[in-house]
Amino acid sequence: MSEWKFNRDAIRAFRFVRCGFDAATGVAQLVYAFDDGPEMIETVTVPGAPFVLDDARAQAAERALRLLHLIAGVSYYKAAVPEEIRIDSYAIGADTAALIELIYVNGLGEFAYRNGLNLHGKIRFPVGQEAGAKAPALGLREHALVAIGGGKDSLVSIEALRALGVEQTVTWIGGSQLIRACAERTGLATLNLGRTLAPQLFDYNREGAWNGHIPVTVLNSAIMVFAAVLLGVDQVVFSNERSASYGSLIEGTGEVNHQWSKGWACEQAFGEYVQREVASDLHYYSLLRPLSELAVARQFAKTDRYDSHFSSCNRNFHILGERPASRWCGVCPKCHFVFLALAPFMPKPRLMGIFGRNLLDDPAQTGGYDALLEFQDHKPFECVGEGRESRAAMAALAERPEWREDALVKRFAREIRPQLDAAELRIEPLLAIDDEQRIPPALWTRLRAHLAA
Ligand SMILES: CC(=O)N[C@H]1[C@@H](OP(=O)(O)OP(=O)(O)OC[C@H]2O[C@@H](n3ccc(=O)[nH]c3=O)[C@H](O)[C@@H]2O)O[C@H](CO)[C@@H](O)[C@@H]1O[C@H](C)C(=O)N[C@@H](C)C(=O)N[C@@H](CCC(=O)O)C(=O)O
Ligand SMILES: Nc1ncnc2c1ncn2[C@@H]1O[C@H](COP(=O)(O)OP(=O)(O)OP(=O)(O)O)[C@@H](O)[C@H]1O
Repeated sequence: MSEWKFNRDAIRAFRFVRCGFDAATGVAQLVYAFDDGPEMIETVTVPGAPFVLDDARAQAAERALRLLHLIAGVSYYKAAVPEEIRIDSYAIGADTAALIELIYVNGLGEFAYRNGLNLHGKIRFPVGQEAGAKAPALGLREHALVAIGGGKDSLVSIEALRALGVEQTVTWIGGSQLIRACAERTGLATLNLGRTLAPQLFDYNREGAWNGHIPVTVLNSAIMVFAAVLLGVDQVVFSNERSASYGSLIEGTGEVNHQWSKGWACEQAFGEYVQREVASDLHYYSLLRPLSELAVARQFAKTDRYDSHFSSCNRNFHILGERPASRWCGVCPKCHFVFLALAPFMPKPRLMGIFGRNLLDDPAQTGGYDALLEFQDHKPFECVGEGRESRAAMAALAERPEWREDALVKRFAREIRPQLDAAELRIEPLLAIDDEQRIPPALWTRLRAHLAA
C-alpha cells in the first residue's frame, strides 16, 4: 500500500478513532486520523496509578475521557478542517455535539479569522444514541484541583483559597519548568499531569497544515476534569477573569476572541455539561470570574512571594523550541499589559525588579501600547485586559510623579487622553466585584468578603 501523504486540501474526513485509559499506568490514549491515514495518538498521564475504580467512578471516567477525546481533537482537526467529522468507536447525543461544536467554532475563531476560513455552519458532529444514564453523584471528597499557569491569575486564586482554608492541590499540565517552580513556591500539594501531542502534527505543520490558536484552556479543563474523577475530588478550579469574555473588535468582521475558552460562555457551557453528563457533584468554575484584570492585578500586588518566579509571557510555554533568555520578553502584548496592570498597585522599584526594565519608558513599545489602549488599532489577539482597563491604568499613572515623565505615559497624557471622556478613565469602577460566577455558594460568600478586605 503506498505510504499516505498529508495533503491538506485533499483530505475529506477527520476521524475520532478511539480513546482508552490504562488504570494500571494512568495513561490515556486519544486516537485520531485523517481519512485512511496513520493514527495520530495523543497521550495524557495522570500520576497516582494504579487506579482502582468502582463501577460508578469507572463509568464517569469513561464519560470524562470521551469528553476529553472530543475536545482535544481540535488540535488535529484544525490542520485540514475537512468537510466530514466521523466518530468511529462511540456515539454522542445532541447535547454533547452541541457543546463540542460551540467549542470548536468559537475556540477556533481567531484561527479562522487569521486563515481566512469560515467555520460557521461547517463543523457538524454526527449525533447518535449516546450510551449511559445521566451523571450520578459519585460521593467525591471535598478537595480542589487548582490549575496553575505560571502567571499572576492562578496565583491570586491559590492565595485566596489558602487564606480561606480550602484544601487544594496545585495542578498543571505539561513540562514547563517555570510553572513547576511557581507550583513548588506555593508550598502546597502539587500534581503534574503529562501530555504528549501526536508527533505527526508537527510534521503536518511543516507540510502546509492550517495552523493557529486553539481553545487550550477548555482542553486543559477537560484534562483536569478527567483527573478529578480518577482522584475522586469534587472541584476543578481555574482562574479566568471577567475581562476574558471580551474579544477584539475587528472592522468588517465583528468580535474575535483570542481567549474564548477562558470566557464566561465557555465556563458555563462546559461546567454545566460536566455536572449533567460526567458527575453531578463535580464542580468546575473560575474563582476569578467576578474580577477584572485590574482587580486581579491589585490582589496579586498584595504579596511579593512570587515576584521572582511568575511570568505571564507566553513565550515561556512553547512545547518546541528554545527557552527564552528571560521570563519576560518585554515586547509581547502580555508583557505590555501585565506591566501596565500592576503599575498602579505596586511601588515602581518593585515592578522594575520583576521585569528588569521600564516598558513604559521605551518608545519602541509605542505600537504595542497603542493596541492595548485601542488607540488607532484593535486590542491584540492575546490574553490581555479590556481596552478601558488599559486606558484607566495609564490615566492613573499620568497622575503619579514617578511615572508621568516616562515616554509612553507622557505621550498618553498629551496625545491620547485629551480625546477620551475623563469619566471613562476612573479605575475604581473597574475594580468592582461582579456577581456573574458559578463558584459554590458557601465559598463565594467567604471569597467576596476576602476580596473586599
Ligand atoms: C505557547 C504558545 O503560545 N503556543 C502557540 C504557538 O505555538 P508554537 O507553534 O509557537 O509552539 P508550541 O506551543 O510548541 O506548539 C507547537 C505546535 O503544536 C500545536 N499545538 C500545540 C499545543 C496544543 O494544545 N495544540 C496544538 O495544536 C500547534 O500547531 C503549534 O504550532 O502558536 C500556535 C499556532 O498559533 C498555537 O496553537 C500555540 O498555542 C498553544 C496551544 C498554547 O498553549 N497557547 C496558550 C499560550 C494560549 O494561547 N493561551 C490563551 C488561552 C486561549 C483559550 O481560549 O483557552 C491565552 O493565554 O489567552
Ligand atoms: N499548563 C497549564 N496547566 C494547567 N492549567 C493551566 C496551564 N496553563 C494555563 N492554565 C490555566 O488556564 C487559565 C488561563 O491561563 P492564563 O495563562 O491566563 O493564567 P495564568 O498563567 O494563571 O495568569 P496570566 O494571565 O497572568 O498568565 C488559568 O486558570 C491557568 O491556571
